[in-house]
Amino acid sequence: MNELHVAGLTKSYGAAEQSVLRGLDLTVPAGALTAVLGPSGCGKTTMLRIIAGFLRADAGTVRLGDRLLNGPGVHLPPERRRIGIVPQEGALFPHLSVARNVAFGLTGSDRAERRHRTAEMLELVGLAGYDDRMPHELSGGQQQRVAVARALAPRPGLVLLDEPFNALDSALRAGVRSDVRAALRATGATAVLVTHDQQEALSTADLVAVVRDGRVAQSATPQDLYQRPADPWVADFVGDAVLLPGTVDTHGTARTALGTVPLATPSQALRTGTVLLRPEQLRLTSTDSEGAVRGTVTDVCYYGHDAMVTVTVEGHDTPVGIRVTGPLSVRPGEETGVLIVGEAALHP
Ligand SMILES: Nc1ncnc2c1ncn2[C@@H]1O[C@H](COP(=O)(O)OP(=O)(O)OP(=O)(O)O)[C@@H](O)[C@H]1O
Repeated sequence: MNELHVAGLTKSYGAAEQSVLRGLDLTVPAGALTAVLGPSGCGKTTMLRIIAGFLRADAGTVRLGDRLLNGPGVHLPPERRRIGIVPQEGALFPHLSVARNVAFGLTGSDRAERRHRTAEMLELVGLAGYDDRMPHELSGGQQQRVAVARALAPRPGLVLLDEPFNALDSALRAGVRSDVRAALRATGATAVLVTHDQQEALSTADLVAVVRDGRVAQSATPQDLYQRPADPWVADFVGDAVLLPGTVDTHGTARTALGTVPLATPSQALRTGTVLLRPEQLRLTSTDSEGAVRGTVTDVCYYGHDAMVTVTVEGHDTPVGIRVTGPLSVRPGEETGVLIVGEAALHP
């Protein structure tokens, strides 16, 4: 099995002050799908291109299993890395049929073996029988499935997916995403999915590495990342966050503009800090409910499965978002009570 281990990767384009990667460390366990999530320009594609061998790092190492791909004096060419790549928009060879696209990397195997493997891969991505179609006769989602089949066919040690669902409309995206994940699981491939879409990372990957300014700010399971973000920036980047100044009481609670909240990890060292809550930890209630603070509804965004209600409260400059499921009974301009449910994290 092939664990990917990236250590101390640095890269600048031109002058050193244009440093894009600044000592990036990333470990992807064998057989796991890790999403690399970060804002535009944080260095995700640069990292992917170095792992693939298309670009040289200034320093750092890339290992796949027991093979050193990049290191001091070592730069294995892309074709010798055993890495499959799924680019942003499939990039199928337009003049080759679906079957010939999938079989493209199967050099070294005989004709019968190539046919067998191609059929197996097309079946895996739900395109059995599409062998003779040409790429322009496929939908965007089907083209991406062929690109995944092509990447997996030569049994690569690692699959790199570079924002592969970007060009698909949102209705199609969820289906293609879960089929691609199933195909990766079925082959036991170790995979890296680069994305700037938080929902995509959380819902698709086994692990999510959040990149900020050319370094991994946090790498964790989707649930850990959402519930225990390393700092307020990660919290805000991975989902909606309500960040409030808080003062710690002696009994493991913090006082905020939204009331007093128990701390998940009572703080010994911190007397004040930033209290982190998720919008689903806030409840709208009547203004005279026990423990509730008063606020004014300023906006309501209805999404069908839930709604985001924005409320301003006294003593806090920034309006807070409250996720409401079920019937919605408030309108902008109305007074409401706001109650915190559950525990909060405190950050310096
Ligand atoms: N060939 C290049 N020459 C000079 N600068 C580059 C080059 N490629 C990328 N950059 C710069 O490096 C930074 C990181 O780019 P990169 O494409 O790795 O980011 P990214 O996180 O993948 O962004 P996005 O999500 O927008 O694709 C950007 O500021 C970009 O302008």
